[in-house]
Amino acid sequence: MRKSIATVSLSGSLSEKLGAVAAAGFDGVEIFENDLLASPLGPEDIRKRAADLGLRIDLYQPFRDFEAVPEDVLENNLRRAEQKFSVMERLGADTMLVCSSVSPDSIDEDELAADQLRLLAQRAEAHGIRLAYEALAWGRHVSTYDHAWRIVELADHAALGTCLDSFHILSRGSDPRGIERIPGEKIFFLQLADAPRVAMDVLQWSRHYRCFPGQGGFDVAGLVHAALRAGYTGPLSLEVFNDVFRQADASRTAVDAMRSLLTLEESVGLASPPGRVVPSSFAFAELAAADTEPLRALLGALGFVRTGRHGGKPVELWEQGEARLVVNTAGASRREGPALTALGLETPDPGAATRRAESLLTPVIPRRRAAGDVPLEAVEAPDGTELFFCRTRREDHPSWTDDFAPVLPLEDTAGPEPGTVVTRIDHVALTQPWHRFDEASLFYPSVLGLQPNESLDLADPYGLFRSRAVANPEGTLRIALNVAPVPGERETHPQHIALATDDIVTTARRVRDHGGGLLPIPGNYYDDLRARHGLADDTLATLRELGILYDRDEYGEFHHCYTVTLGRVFFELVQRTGGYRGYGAPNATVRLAAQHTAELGLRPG
Ligand SMILES: O=C(O)c1ccc(O)c(O)c1
Ligand SMILES: [Mg+2]
Repeated sequence: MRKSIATVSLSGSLSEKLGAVAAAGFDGVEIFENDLLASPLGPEDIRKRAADLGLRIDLYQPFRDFEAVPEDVLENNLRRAEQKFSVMERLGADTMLVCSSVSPDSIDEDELAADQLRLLAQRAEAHGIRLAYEALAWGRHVSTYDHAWRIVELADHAALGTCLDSFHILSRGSDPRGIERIPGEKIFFLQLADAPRVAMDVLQWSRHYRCFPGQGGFDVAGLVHAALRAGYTGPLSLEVFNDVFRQADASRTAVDAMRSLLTLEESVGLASPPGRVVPSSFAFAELAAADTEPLRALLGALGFVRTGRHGGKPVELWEQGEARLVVNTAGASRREGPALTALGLETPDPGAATRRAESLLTPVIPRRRAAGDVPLEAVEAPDGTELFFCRTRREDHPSWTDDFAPVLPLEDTAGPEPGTVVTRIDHVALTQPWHRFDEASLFYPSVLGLQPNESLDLADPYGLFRSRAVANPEGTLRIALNVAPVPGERETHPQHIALATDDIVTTARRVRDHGGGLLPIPGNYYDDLRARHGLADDTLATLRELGILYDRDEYGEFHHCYTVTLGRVFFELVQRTGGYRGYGAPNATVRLAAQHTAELGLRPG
């Protein structure tokens, strides 16, 4: 279907918005009146710019506070409308959105609303213009789509139809199946937006927190399905009022928007991009480090053994069980210390995974590899992390590990005697730049087929941390997406790699005994834990000694502890028992505070 987006969804001038919309592949736009008013370009210039970019102006909006008013007000409202019609003729726009009145002048009388809208439709028709009447969720007398449709039906004019907006419908909890009873040709326009499920005033919710379908908690696809069943054939148009998108780069937002629509089309059976290729585990995590000594010491203490050195680059492979870490000293920042820069995702078909990512407008990373290297497919995640699609040591595919020549274990790190305690990478936590969080929470499900968890707000000593995990259905690949409280901190906020172990007490002791500092946890936490979970005294003493945190859900138990932070990364050790599904979220506040304390302790004074 045709794809459209409202200019209000993007930052910048109207001209910049049109450029971004066209570049992302949209067919049309809804021009928001404020964007036109603020533009130095006249309507004819805008019309030309849109035409040059191959964009149709699908809608002009909004016309407010028109219907169900006393005679004298009506006269003035019709005069206002005539002015809009003439602007629309100059723009070349043929559909105007009329939203339900919020004016105290309006009267709660459907007949009157229908009579006046019929009159407006007659005037519009004379200009070749159609009217799409939309119920605002906070409309004074008309606030539901079925009510707006009843009035349109009553008015019974060819130039008057309804506009459905998924936000207004789903925010009020209306049943979208009723849409199927509206004749498709009377649905003049379909606006799509998602939103996080929060309890707040609906107007504030709509004007500040809308997001693209797939980024919030609404069943937008179900609503689109109902509109299609009704016979709707117009554009799918995104209309998103969002404080973050208003500040973000318009081109980037437009691509995010297009990814949302492409995914939505797929989910309602309107398009079939290359199928999802869901990763099964982490092949590796890559750390960039200029000064490798502290990192090597920590990896040694964690039980990792250096097993390989890259043939052509200053890159080492460290392994333990199925956990693999790649340490890259090329181009790393000495000032910031080690950082997590790439993830290898074990995937059944790397080529197919790349094709899907590309079809959903994900940047594919050009191969910067030497001639003899094993080919590797990689794409860029919203936060800039490189994602490599891998087949590790399988018969059917070259393995990235073949680029590494075996080496003797380092003699200069006092690592523990070999013996696996870490079995695999349990999850990776990626701190997202604040303006990429929504994009990321759509990217991982739509491109990689990972399932999103609920979004959580966690208290940090200096703000709130938003966190949302995505995982494959088996729970063998998990990524926690966090957004740091302070925007400026995004460059420095640490990421972390969580390592799974079957015996966290032995592992933590070994780390500590080999000098790989563990994060100290305050005694108050353990006093509270005793009361909350009724753990035995000796168990509690062990947890306290090693700084191990504890959580429990309906499926099982979770023990976890943290290393100190090196540069921009730290490690977590986790032990899941009995199918525990979470990430220890109730402990996040204590962990974040402990990290702040540890950081202060390092500062002089
Ligand atoms: O917030 C508003 O006023 C507003 C205006 C036009 C729309 O289409 C809409 O959904 C909301
Ligand atoms: Mg709307």
